[in-house]
Amino acid sequence: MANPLPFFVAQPGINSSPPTRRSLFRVWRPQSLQKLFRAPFLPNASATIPRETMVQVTRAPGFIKTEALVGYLGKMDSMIQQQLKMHWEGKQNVHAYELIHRMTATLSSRFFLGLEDDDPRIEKFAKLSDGMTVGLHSIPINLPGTVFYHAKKLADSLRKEVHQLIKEKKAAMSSGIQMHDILSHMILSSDPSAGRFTTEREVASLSSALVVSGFTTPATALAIVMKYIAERPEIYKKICAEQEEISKSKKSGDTLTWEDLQKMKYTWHTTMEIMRIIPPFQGAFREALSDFTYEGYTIPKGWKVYWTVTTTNKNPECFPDPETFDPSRFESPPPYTFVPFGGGLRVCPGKEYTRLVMLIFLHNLVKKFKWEVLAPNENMVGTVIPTPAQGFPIRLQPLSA
Ligand code: HEM
Repeated sequence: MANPLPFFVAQPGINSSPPTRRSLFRVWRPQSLQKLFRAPFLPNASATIPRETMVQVTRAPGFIKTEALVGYLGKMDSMIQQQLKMHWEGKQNVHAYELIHRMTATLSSRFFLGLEDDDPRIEKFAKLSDGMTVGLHSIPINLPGTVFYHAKKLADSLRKEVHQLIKEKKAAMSSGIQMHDILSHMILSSDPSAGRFTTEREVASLSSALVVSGFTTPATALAIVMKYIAERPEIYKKICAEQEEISKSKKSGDTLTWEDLQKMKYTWHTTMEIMRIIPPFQGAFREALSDFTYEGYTIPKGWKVYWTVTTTNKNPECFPDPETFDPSRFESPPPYTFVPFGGGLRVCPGKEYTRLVMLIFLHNLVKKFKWEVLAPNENMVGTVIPTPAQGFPIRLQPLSA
């Protein structure tokens, strides 16, 4: 028998395997993430809880419905235009990551938490979530001085802040004020499958998860996409052409519609292809449901398996010549071959929201600017969601209207 591995990094294709292989894995959350937020935030799947129930009790995605996104789209477009006006226009050299992050934080705060754009809590949440992200894949040693300890403290502060916000919202709602953000929906919604209401603490934990994921990952993804496009003028031109067609079909002052987004095929395929080659999120954990052997290594039941996005996304059997940029690959990628957002039961619930943010931002950006990357060899730092080490400095070149 081959030596068991204490920690297993999935090889190419592991996520593209047929259901038999997938059924070996029990859905499992990263241990550190779980401890940072403690149960009930995304607890271990338990054999005693039927799957469907578990999905309802523990998952965030169900409530990010397409209707909610369609309803938010126009607002998102205006907010992005406003952000570009306030923080990008009239500037020449900027640290783009900081500006993108400010924008994604503002958008998420409005959509998920119902905060106004100038609410000082947005910056506080952003700082807490950034610090926490660093600890997501750290070794869970809870001693002062460790990355995990620090991240856990930040997670506690974030949850406390969100808890306070929940109390404020509850008070406002009980005095008859209508609220339409995701957090308010969570506060109001019950969990019939569990036969009980979701507790305030559970809502605070889930909302904290949305803050952490919604602020940072789309910002990293957009920075990567902007860099990639800036360095390849032929891609930039094609995106501009597609976006210009959409702009031409609209009256001045009109915001983007759901139909407009469906026309952004080249822009979205390009974005997906860039995320395939340079994924903004590195991977996640699963737990082996039974002993199995892979490539001569035995993975015992109960061990944690870390699957990586890059190895799956660059499997040459699914993506021939995997390092080559080819957005035409995305006419219909087979399931579980393209996994920047994960896959299966725990697929990222923010995927569709992210598509909106990225497309609307790119639409407005290429209408206004060309940009030049000032630090072409800049490193990405961090583990699970890396960020540009120097803040992605660029030179903006405004386009005449
Ligand atoms: C470019 C943007 C994003 C990328 C690349 C990304 C990627 C991922 C990946 C790879 C996973 C793990 C899936 C798995 O375990 O199979 C995940 C989970 C998750 N993401 Fe995202 N994400 C993004 C944006 C967002 C946004 C905007 C939100 C806010 C709603 C979000 C919320 C979550 C949550 C709550 C989970 C845990 C889901 C669960 O375990 O049930 N993500 N994401």
